[in-house]
Amino acid sequence: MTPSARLQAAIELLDEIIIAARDDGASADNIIKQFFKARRYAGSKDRRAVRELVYQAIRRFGDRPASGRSAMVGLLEDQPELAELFDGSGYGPAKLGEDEPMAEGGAIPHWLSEKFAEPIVAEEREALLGRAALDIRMVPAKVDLRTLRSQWPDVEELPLKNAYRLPAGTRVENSSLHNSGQIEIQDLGSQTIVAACTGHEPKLVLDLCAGAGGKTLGLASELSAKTRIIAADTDKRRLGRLAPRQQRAGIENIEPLLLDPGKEDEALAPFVGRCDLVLVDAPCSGTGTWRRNPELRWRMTPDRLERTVNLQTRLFELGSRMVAPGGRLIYAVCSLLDAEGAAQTGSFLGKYPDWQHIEVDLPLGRPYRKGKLLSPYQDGTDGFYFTCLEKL
Ligand SMILES: C[S@@+](CC[C@H](N)C(=O)[O-])C[C@H]1O[C@@H](n2cnc3c(N)ncnc32)[C@H](O)[C@@H]1O
Repeated sequence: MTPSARLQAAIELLDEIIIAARDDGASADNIIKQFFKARRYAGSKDRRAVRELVYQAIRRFGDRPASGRSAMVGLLEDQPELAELFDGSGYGPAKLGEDEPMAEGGAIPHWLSEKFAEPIVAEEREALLGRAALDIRMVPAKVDLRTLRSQWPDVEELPLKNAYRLPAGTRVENSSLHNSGQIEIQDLGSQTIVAACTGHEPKLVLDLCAGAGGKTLGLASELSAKTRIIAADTDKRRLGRLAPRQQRAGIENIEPLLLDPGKEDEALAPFVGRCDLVLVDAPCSGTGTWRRNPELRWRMTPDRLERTVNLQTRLFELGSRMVAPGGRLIYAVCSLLDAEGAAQTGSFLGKYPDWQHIEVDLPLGRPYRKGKLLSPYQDGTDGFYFTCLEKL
């Protein structure tokens, strides 16, 4: 492909990605995959170059651009050399006109900029779109640091027990250590949330939004093998991915529980008031994961955010009903928006005086309004808000 044809391909892809983001359709990665499946003539260098252009545009603009072409025209401000590729050649984009519509604005969606937690100031926001690290969790019962080092000499120790960082691009997923459950890929932030759950010795644990079990597995490897851990979620496909991971890790004390959305109470009835620990790792806007999913900025709208916040409030309360007196509730979101984090805790504690906030002692995170914040800038993690509450 010529450089102009690559640019045109990026424009067409962005058009599709913009529509999918608006309509809650396929992810950018999937759209790119499908696009090249149908264009076998594109070589690996073409694919890399087109993908790079697409992601430069996605990272550059926080607000969803009107079209792929306007996104690329907007990119000219940072990369004026791209202008000559608008050459009107056979496979290239049409020549630039006088008043070309052009995507504008910064990397943070304008409607979200007032909604961040107070400490998330300018440099913090910039770091939200930096490059994410590759973190792993070591399973100490199965492997030690010496073995990790023999496989990856550059492995870096992180300030949390069993957490390590590998150079970006390290092939972890197909490694024998990964395949045999000796390590799991998990962001340091997620590992910190798990650490926040392990201060006492619970006998019955409910992970209410377990997904594919990233944090559930972390909990199981930290807690006694006698702890009964219920991994609940409404998403059958995600929850289904837990079993093979659990098997690989040789963990037997996790029980999956599929919930019916809106009727979660039914399946959870046996656990009301009985759990020593409930983790509510709630669905959220994902503002803390923009480093990995910058396209989430094009998907979130005020309406969608409001629906998400309402669901979080409901899950916070649902989770709390499962906790036994003296038990703990950890509420977490991978978001740095107040409405999803501190404000949820504030209104919960305002409504339920039989709960109190507990400070957890952790090597990462800064205290923030009855909870803690983790951020890419300060902690080198994905962005999270979490809180630990105790039922009196
Ligand atoms: C942030 S993700 C959880 C990630 C997971 N804990 C991990 O560590 O990999 C939020 C999860 O909440 C689930 N969820 C959404 N609505 C739910 C509901 N009503 N009840 C329980 N889980 C729900 C989603 O399916 C999703 O898996």
